[in-house]
Amino acid sequence: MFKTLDDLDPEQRVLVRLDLNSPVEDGEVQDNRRFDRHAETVRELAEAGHRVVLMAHQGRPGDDDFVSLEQHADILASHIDRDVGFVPDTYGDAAIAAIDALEAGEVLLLENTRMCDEELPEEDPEVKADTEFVRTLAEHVDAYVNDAYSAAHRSHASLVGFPLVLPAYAGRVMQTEYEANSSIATREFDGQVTMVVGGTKATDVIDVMNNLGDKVDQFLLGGIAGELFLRAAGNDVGFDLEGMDFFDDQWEANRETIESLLDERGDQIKLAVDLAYEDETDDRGEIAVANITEKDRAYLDVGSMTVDEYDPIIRDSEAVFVKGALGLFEDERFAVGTTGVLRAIAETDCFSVVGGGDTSRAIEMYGMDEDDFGHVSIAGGAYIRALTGAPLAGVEALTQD
Ligand SMILES: Nc1ncnc2c1ncn2[C@@H]1O[C@H](COP(=O)(O)OP(=O)(O)O)[C@@H](O)[C@H]1O
Ligand SMILES: O=C(OP(=O)(O)O)[C@H](O)COP(=O)(O)O
Repeated sequence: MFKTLDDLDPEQRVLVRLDLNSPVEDGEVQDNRRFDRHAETVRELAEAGHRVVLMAHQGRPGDDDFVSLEQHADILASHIDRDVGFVPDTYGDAAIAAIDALEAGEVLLLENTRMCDEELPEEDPEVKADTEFVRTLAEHVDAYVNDAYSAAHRSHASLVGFPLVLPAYAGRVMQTEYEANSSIATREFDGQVTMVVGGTKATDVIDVMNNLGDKVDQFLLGGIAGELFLRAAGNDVGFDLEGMDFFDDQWEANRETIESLLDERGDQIKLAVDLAYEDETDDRGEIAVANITEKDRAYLDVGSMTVDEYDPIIRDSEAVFVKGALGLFEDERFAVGTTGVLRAIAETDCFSVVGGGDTSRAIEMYGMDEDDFGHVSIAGGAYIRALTGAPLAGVEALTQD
């Protein structure tokens, strides 16, 4: 496996890749859990007396959230209780001068890696390692640390190039995320393993079932994906109504796969028995799936009877993994399913991993304590790749000799 900070020689000049990619509202970068998590790695390195050079990206070129990292430096500083210098340059003379001037324990953040032309195109690590960006920075540091698990599915220069030319280590976030998110595939659990799957994308759910079907005892379904499974089981739900494009395209593309999964793994797959909708007075209404006879309404959550069915399954589990929300939890009326399963997990001492950029946000939004969960991932795309057995270029680059 990869080397960690425990293996790092003392007094190094360390180049560290973080993932500080954050929501930006009206030009203001929003503080979020990524800062809090990466602070642990940065603090540990600075306190150990290393010279710490940080790299990260923000947004994609052309998008509104493609902004400088200047604000990120201040937010990170507030999480580590020490200054974080910032230089508006990725690897030019100003960046090199700032790196060379660092004293032991000092922290410097370089400009958004995606402002460097060589960062972005997805290319092989060998190609990335041979860019001017990587070669130049590598000459001015002793070691490379990748802490950006949530960006590790990208084969970008700052993620896959440096491990080929510098001694490379996993930061604390990389280490924790990798271990927890891979555990469903790699660990043996004594008791029942349950996976809560929902969200908007049927292919995520299908890929997870195909990859982990032999490891998971029960899949508890909800969300848009769950409705498509209900449709495959012969119910009048999971259809696009006027102005919607959630369902029909996904249905065309995945119908056969969903039907055969229900055939082959029906015993493992639990579907909602009731669903929630917005009634005439804008309140939450619920209806049993068996009583739905018309395709006339949008369903925005699983119902309370479904939560009552899922709850004891979770409480009887040795390990529970969550991918995707069971409803439109951002609207409090339709958070019953998602918060119901999360509360059941929090109240038991099972091993648990909650992931998916959106789903894990529900924990904070509804005042639950992250410490009641085994691991709450800060990754979206990388988490689903871990669950579906897809490689992570950044992890592979870190693990090669
Ligand atoms: N029935 C539903 N109708 C509309 N949106 C839903 C429904 N169920 C779940 N969602 C939405 O799915 C989103 C999460 O989907 P997804 O991106 O697949 O998961 P994640 O972000 O957790 O990886 C949530 O923001 C939630 O609002
Ligand atoms: O936020 C990220 O991924 P996520 O949206 O899957 O959580 C990463 O920073 C990767 O960003 P990208 O999808 O622009 O490459």
